[in-house]
Amino acid sequence: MTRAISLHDVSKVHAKGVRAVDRLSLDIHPGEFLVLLGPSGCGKSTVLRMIAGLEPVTEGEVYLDGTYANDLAPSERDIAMVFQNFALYPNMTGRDNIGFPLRIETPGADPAPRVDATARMLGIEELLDRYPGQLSGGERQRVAMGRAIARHPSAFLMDEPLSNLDAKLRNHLRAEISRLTRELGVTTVYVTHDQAEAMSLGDRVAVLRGGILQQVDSPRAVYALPRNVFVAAFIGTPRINLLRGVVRAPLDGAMTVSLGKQALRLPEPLSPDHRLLRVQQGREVIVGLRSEAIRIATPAEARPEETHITGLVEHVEFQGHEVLVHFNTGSSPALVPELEAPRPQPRPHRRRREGGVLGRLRERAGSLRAGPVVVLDEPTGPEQPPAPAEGRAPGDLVVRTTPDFVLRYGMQVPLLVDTAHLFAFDQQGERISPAPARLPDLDE
Ligand SMILES: Nc1ncnc2c1ncn2[C@@H]1O[C@H](COP(=O)(O)OP(=O)(O)OP(=O)(O)O)[C@@H](O)[C@H]1O
Repeated sequence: MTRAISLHDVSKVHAKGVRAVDRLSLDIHPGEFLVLLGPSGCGKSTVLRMIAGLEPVTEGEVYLDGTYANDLAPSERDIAMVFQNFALYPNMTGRDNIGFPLRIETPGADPAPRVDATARMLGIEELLDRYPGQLSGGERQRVAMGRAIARHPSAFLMDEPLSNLDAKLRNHLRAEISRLTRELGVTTVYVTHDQAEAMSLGDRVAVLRGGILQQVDSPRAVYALPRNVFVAAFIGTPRINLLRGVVRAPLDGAMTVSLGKQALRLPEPLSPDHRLLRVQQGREVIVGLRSEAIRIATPAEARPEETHITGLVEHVEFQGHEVLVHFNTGSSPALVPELEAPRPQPRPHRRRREGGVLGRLRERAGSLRAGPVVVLDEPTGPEQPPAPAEGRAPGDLVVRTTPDFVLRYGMQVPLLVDTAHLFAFDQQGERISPAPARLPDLDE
């Protein structure tokens, strides 16, 4: 029996008022593989531990198959947990580690048949008589998985089970976990900070930031329609390009999004999504462009939905099958505070308290755990050319291309931007365009 797990407005407040999880509501369907994704400290493990009953819920309710479960002991929940550090008993063989919970659950029953069946399923028969100290990391995690599976629980909770393994093994075990959980059809909640892992495993991905659920959706939807700039920036490699723009919508001319020294001209007739931007006339927005929305080509090669800009090559990352080119287009990047590398010290002339809305937003960004997704960096006027921050990639626009382009530092290159794949977010970081569901045609 696999189970439904529901969280209703669940919060966890630790001693000294640390709010690790804030009013989280989530319905996990029976048999679903749900991934909790977010940066370190966003409350993922706390959510898992509350579902397992290892951590009391401060506010809100947990339901298992519709039954109120806040007060159930972990052993009454019929849920198995797999931890990052494997948590095997060092003085027990693989066989005993897998069989131990079975002995506890059903004293007197012989666990051997279930242990053997599980070992066959995982292909770990030859590991059963070894102690954890005699196993590699990947083998230990397989035994730990075996221990969870052998119990035939109604749900699995996995807390970064692959993060202690090297990349190759991680990929291998990821596929194995996916196969096993699908075969068993058991509800699984899987915690990770690795977006690639989340995207490849999850039926749905729940993105957390500062204890607050940002979005829960299929991997395809969180990538294609991120609710806000945080989700857009957290999902996808290379990171989405986020640039500060200003919408210009003159009554008698083409609508553009000004990006500092250049502008993106929105093709006419305007698409329904671009029409939504008209009301932002004169306002600052955050433009999101994934690297695949930009290509190196001349204006003459532009398709109807493409618009032309140029970029100065600042850095070329050769990756074998592809090349990531970092361009300087003279625009200012917008920042997602939690996702940036450490920032450089402010330059002396910026030390004074920053005034205005921008300054206040930035200050709040530094102190807020989960307010609006504040993304604005200081404006960089012509007298302040954008300087790459320490730890951040140079340039303001990363474009993915094939290795056959030979590009060198300092080259000025024509770029075509696919405006059909342009995201726009408001100053709080909420997505404005594309609209969540297509709105009625505004001209109709
Ligand atoms: N016992 C505690 N007392 C006070 N604060 C705590 C306690 N346990 C966790 N926290 C805080 O709660 C927040 C969420 O922690 P949690 O371990 O759930 O995050 P996480 O997203 O799983 O992080 P990671 O990926 O680093 O494991 C963090 O800010 C953490 O410091």
